[in-house]
Amino acid sequence: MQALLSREAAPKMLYRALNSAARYRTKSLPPILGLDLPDIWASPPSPASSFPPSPQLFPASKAGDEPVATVIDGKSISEEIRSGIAEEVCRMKDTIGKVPGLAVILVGQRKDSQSYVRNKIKACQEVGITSLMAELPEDCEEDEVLSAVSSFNDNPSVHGILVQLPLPQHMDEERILNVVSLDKDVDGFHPLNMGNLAMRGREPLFVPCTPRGCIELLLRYGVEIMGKKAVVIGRSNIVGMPTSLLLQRHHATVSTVHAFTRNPKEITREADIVVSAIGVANIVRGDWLKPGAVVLDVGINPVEDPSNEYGYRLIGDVCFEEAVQVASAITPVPGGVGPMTIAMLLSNTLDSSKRAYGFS
Ligand SMILES: Nc1nc2c(c(=O)[nH]1)N[C@@H](CN(C=O)c1ccc(C(=O)N[C@@H](CCC(=O)O)C(=O)O)cc1)CN2
Repeated sequence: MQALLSREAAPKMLYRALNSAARYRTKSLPPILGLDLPDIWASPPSPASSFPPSPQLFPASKAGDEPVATVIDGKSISEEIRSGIAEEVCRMKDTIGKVPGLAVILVGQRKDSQSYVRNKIKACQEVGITSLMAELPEDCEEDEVLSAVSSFNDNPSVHGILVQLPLPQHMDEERILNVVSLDKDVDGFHPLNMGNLAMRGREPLFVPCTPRGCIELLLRYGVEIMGKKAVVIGRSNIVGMPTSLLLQRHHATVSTVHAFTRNPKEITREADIVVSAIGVANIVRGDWLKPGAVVLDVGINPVEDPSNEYGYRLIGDVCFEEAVQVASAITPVPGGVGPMTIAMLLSNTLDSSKRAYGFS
C-alpha cells in the first residue's frame, strides 16, 4: 500500500477552509478537494529515457489461488464516518443547543428512490440530524416542487436540501436544481457549486455525495491518486462528470469513457484507477483491467435471482468474480461506494449547519 500524503508535507497555506472543515475526518487524510498545486512543467524527458511503469498500488498476489484484490469495505468505512458525525452533532447540541436539519423532496413513486430516501431519513435519525420531507405525486406541477424548495430555502432550521433524482420526465430538472439555495445545496448539484468544482483555484461549498465518497475511499485506503491514470466510465451529472473533476483536482490524468467511445476496453485497460458509473451490469470484464488497478464500482443493477427472497439481487457494472483476480483493490456491490453516498450527505449537512451557526 502506498504511503498517505502527509498534511504536514504540503504548504499549509494551500489548505483552504472547506478542506479542513470536517473535524471528524482522520487528521492525516489529504483534503477532499485535493491540493491546489501550480502546474510547473518539468523539461521533457530525453528520447532515450521513458517514464517508469506505475508501481502496484496493492500487493499483486497472495498465497495460493485466492483472489488477489483487497475488497474495499465501504459499509464499514461509512459506519465509521457516521459515528464521527453523530459525535459532532452531539457536541454541537451540547455547545450551542442546535442540530443540523436536512430537507428531502421526493416526487413520484419510484421504488428505488423511495428506498434511498427512506435510508437517508433513517441515517439522519441515527446521527441526530433533524429531517423534513416533502412527498409529491408523480403528476404534480413543477411549481409545487419549486415552492417546496423555496419554503425549505426560507426555513432557518434547514441546512441541507435535496431533490431526489431522477425527477419525472415532464419536469425541468435544471430549473428546479437552480432554485436550491447555494448554501443548502448538500447534493452539490447547483451549477455554481458544480462550476466551482470544475474551476482551478475555486472551491464549491459542497461536493456531490457519490464522487466525494469515491475519493474518500481512495484516500482512506491509501491509494495514491496524484500522477496516476484514471478512467471514469460514464459522464452523468450526478456521478461520472463530478468524479472526473475531483480526480483531476487530485492530479490524476483522467479519461472519460462513454457510450460513444470507440475502444472502451483498451482505454480502460491503461488505467491505474477505474471508476465505473453507467448502470450496465457486468460490462467491465476482467480483461478490461490492468493488473493491479484499483476499481470503484458505482453501478447498482438489479438482476433476477429466484433464490433471493425479493426475486432479484444487486450487482455492479464490473464483473466482480473476474475483476477480483486482476485488480489490486475493488469495491463490492452492494457494500462499496453506495453506503458512502449517504455518509457524505450527512457530512455535507453537518458542514452546512456548522457554517450557518459559525460553529467549528
Ligand atoms: N438527489 C440525489 N439523487 C440521487 C443521488 C444523489 O446523490 N442525490 N444518487 C443516486 C441514488 N442514491 C442516493 O440518492 C443512492 C444510491 C445507492 C445507495 C446505497 O446505499 N446503495 C447500497 C445498496 C442499497 C440497496 O440495497 O438498495 C449499496 O450499494 O451497498 C445510497 C444512495 C441517484 N439519485
